Amino acid sequence: MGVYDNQGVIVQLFHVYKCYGTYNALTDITFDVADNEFLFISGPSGAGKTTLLKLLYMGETASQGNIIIDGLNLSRISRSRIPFLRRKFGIIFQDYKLIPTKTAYENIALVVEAVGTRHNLIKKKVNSLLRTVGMDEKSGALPKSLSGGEQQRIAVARAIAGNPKIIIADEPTGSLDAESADKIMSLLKQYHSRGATVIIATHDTGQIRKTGGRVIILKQGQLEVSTIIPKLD
Ligand SMILES: Nc1ncnc2c1ncn2[C@@H]1O[C@H](COP(=O)(O)OP(=O)(O)OP(=O)(O)O)[C@@H](O)[C@H]1O
Repeated sequence: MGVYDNQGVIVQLFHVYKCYGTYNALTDITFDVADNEFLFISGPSGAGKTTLLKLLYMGETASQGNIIIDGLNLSRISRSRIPFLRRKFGIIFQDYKLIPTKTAYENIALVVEAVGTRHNLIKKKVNSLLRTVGMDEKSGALPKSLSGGEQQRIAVARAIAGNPKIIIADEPTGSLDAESADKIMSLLKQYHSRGATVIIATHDTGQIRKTGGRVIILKQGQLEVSTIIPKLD
């Protein structure tokens, strides 16, 4: 089954390559992510950030190399264990990906139900998530009647609804104004302070500086730099 124990490390990549046909989207990527780290992945458009995130939750599979997530080696994982792997992740996208025909409440409830919450506790849990992201007054709204920042707050609530160990966010603030972006970052930091690992792909160097922490910079599919950015005072 390929279960590894490497204390304090939740994500490991060893010499990972990803090719789309003959195009090398990622070349020889090796790095670890510590349990409870707050990590940024940055780099120019086309550098491979989204591809890298997708490899972690098996949205794509690596062409070569090994990826170990919380002890599971993805190159040896059986199909039946993929849902188990995916439950470790909460995923947030730039374009929210809410179900358009379902209300804010229902979008979150779907995940709360899917993780096996007892029927009589579902409403309480969804309402608590709505309060956490400051959206309790809009619980009955459909996504199209919410602003981008509000939709993203629902997407954050949905991502954390299953208490995942790892949050992956792909340009979560890319289409938001500065105030909404700050709210989303503060929700991610709040969830991080509860013990989760947070991995964010972003171009937004302003947000990286405000938060500080480790940044991995990709360039043309290669890991150019892994560096610590001090938090702006
Ligand atoms: N499914 C695919 N098939 C073929 N090529 C792909 C596919 N997905 C991504 N690519 C290519 O791989 C490269 C990396 O794409 P990726 O989306 O990972 O970059 P990115 O750093 O996230 O870019 P952006 O910041 O613009 O979102 C790009 O050249 C892209 O065109």
